[in-house]
Amino acid sequence: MTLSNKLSDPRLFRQHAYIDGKWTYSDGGREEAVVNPATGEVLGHIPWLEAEQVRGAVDAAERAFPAWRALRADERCERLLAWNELLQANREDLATIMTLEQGKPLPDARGEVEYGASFVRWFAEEGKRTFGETIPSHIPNAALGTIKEPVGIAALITPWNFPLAMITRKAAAALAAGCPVIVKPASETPFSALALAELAERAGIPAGIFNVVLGDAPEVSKVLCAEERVMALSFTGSTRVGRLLLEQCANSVKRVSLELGGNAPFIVGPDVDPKEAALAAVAAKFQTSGQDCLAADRILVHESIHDEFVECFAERMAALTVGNGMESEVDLGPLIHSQAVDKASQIVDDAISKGATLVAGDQSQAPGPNFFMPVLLTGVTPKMQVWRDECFAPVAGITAYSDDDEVIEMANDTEYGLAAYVYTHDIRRIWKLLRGLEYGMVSVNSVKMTGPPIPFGGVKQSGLGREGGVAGIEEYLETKYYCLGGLGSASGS
Ligand SMILES: NC(=O)c1ccc[n+]([C@@H]2O[C@H](COP(=O)([O-])OP(=O)(O)OC[C@H]3O[C@@H](n4cnc5c(N)ncnc54)[C@H](O)[C@@H]3O)[C@@H](O)[C@H]2O)c1
Ligand SMILES: N[C@@H](CC=O)C(=O)O
Repeated sequence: MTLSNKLSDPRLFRQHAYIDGKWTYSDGGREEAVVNPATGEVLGHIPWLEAEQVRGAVDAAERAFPAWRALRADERCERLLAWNELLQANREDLATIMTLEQGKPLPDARGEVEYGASFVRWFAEEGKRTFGETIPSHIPNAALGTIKEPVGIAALITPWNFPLAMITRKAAAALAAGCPVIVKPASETPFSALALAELAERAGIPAGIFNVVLGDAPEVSKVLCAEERVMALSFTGSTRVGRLLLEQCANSVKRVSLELGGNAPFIVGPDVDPKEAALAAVAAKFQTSGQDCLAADRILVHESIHDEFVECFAERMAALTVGNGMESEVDLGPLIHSQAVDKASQIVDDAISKGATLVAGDQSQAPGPNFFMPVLLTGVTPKMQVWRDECFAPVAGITAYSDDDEVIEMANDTEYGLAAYVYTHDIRRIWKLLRGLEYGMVSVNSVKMTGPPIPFGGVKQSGLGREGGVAGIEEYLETKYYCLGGLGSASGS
């Protein structure tokens, strides 16, 4: 059974790039297979575009830009709201595509479709609030102020772990601001991006405004980064690739936004119920099989409740079901590919060789080659890879600590600074940790922290800029200052 047969609307399954409102094949005839990570089945093929075709997407965006920016904000809002409605109406098909190409359980995929649509709704409205300022004049007979204008063509490069929401969080902000976009999705998960393009077209987003290019990632990114007509680059992915792209954008001096890796500490204070905190930590660690930038990578537990916490964590972890995300009752799908499985094994071996204790995690139970059974390690120390690297696998590492100053130092002992979790009810401890943690986002007594109204983003090597919230649209706006001189007494004050 092919992917399109599993959809109510088979036209949502596209195997071409989308440029200037046209479904486009590779001029060079190159193509790549896209594989279901749970089964190894080939789901379809995508074209590997030539550099000239990627430049063609820039040409199309350049042509379409003047008419799109000239629309009133409320007119762009209408198109975005129509896109949102189509995302919601096609939720089941979009979730099916996502589970098949990414592997996450179907209920999680449905949740991501809703999460992705929520950014479209949010930015549809935010586009109407891109206010400039009136500046009290220091120049005689003049009126001063600012106007917000779209920055121009934006290139959006996105990862495979959230194949839909990482696109809409960027694209909706850019489109609302009046910018055309060129999306380069991860090659592992292109079909969600192409379904988004199909629905954008149906929503009345004009040709050339929403483009999807596909191909060899370094080749395509080089073209987009070097292009002087591309004014902004927004990237979500690993810190390693983020650094490369930042360098590549230097020559054309682009606006660069980077949403990079995380290595979140999950801090458990001495005053909380260990069972409650353990349930929260399991939820924060294992979403998307641990392949989440917000995954609780280093679980730091006060020594007074450490043993009880470990016992509750292990019990909850044992109840997780690993399997094909299309099957019901599955909590953890596969990892994205076999290299991810190899890396997870290596991280576990490294920890054990350096003195960690393997409490649970028997890989002989894995239901297929890309699956990795959840692992619990205790006695994790900063020497270990599981502490230093962004793990991106269902491997939980627990470390005991003795006081607040020590745990702040431990939590900050990483190059990353995306998100941190704190579990405690002591208000003085909450404030101390909130201020002491070098992270862009700190969530206290809640696993859920994201959503459209919040400024999502990290400090240190977790990124530059913010997505979502009031700040998200600013990444796609320029501030134009004006001085209207010679106004005489009409200038006012
Ligand atoms: N901060 C956030 O909001 C956030 C959200 C989701 C994922 N992430 C991060 O994304 C990473 C996982 O995603 P991934 O494995 O797809 O990341 P990745 O960096 O390997 O790939 C991201 C994108 O860059 C492209 N790419 C890969 N190599 C490239 C190269 N040499 N030159 C140019 N482009 C290249 C990929 O095709 C993909 O489109 C993790 O580090 C995770 O933390 C961060
Ligand atoms: N869970 C994150 C994506 C990170 O991988 C989000 O909510 O944006």
